[in-house]
Amino acid sequence: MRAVLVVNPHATSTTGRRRDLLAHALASELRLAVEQTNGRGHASELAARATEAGADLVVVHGGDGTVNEVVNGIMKAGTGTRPMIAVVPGGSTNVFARALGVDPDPTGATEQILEALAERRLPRRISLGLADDRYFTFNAGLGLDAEVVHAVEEVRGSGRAISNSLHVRKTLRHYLTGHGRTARLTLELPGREPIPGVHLAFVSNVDPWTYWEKRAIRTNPGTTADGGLGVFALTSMKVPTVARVVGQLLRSGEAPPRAGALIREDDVPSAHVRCSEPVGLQVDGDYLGTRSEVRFRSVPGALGLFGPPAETDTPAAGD
Ligand SMILES: Nc1ncnc2c1ncn2[C@@H]1O[C@H](COP(=O)(O)OP(=O)(O)OP(=O)(O)O)[C@@H](O)[C@H]1O
Repeated sequence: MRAVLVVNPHATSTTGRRRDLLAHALASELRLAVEQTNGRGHASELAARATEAGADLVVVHGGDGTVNEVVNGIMKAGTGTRPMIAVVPGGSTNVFARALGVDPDPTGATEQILEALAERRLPRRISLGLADDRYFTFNAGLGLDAEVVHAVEEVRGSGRAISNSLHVRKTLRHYLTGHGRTARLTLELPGREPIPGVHLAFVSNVDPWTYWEKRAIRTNPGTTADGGLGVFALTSMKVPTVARVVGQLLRSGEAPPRAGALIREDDVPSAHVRCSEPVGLQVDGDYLGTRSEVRFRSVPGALGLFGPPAETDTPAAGD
């Protein structure tokens, strides 16, 4: 099997030593080429080139941003049969990998790939989300979360470390200063009347939406990587509503969050959001700037994920 290992040396938890160990372990079973990214967008180029050259597998060692770039590179490659992907987590949160049952520990994830090779396991076909022309693996969002992603990216760009508490501070600041308080969105879902007066809209490709440390934050527990998209949108940003929904998300288990101002759908094929004025869009934690409208679509069975057994993607709440 021909494989390319794409490593982001700048992701939060990748190291040269780990890259070498991973490459050594994989090279014993695969015809492996190792590529390091040199900046934003390079992982996409490497993945597109691997696809066009007929690689069977692209192994990503990096965070969610690198996984997203690789997936977009594969999906948008000019020619070639799409290779499978495998992930060895090297980022800070690694939402996609964890949601799909990849071992969060890089050594464990490498073992999963080697086991899958030894067992000649078939890849799991997974759906992807598409936000206009950008594929996403775990979530996209318009409004408050995009503005928080943008603010956190600016901190990271200045060379400072990012943390969960920074995310909380930025979220509170944006909420309290009124960002996201104006209902600028109209949400259109298949078979429903357009819903005006929406403040923020999260669209998920998998469950959970994200993780807080080890805790899964589940906006759409009924959304799976085998099905359509999950939609989670708020028509009120009043303190009691937000406090209630955030409380439910932090306690999240199997029961989906509920509130009068909460629109929640699982397994929808598409969603269309129109904005009365441009609103920030984030895709897999990458801020893409502002948009006046976004069409979201599920792309069923788009890619093969190699490594973890299919049954391991049930996120434990608060484990
Ligand atoms: N050589 C490089 N130098 C600087 N930045 C890079 C390099 N290669 C890739 N990048 C960029 O680094 C960004 C972050 O990478 P990635 O998501 O892999 O790690 P992370 O941010 O630590 O993980 P997470 O997304 O889980 O927090 C990506 O958007 C990517 O474009």
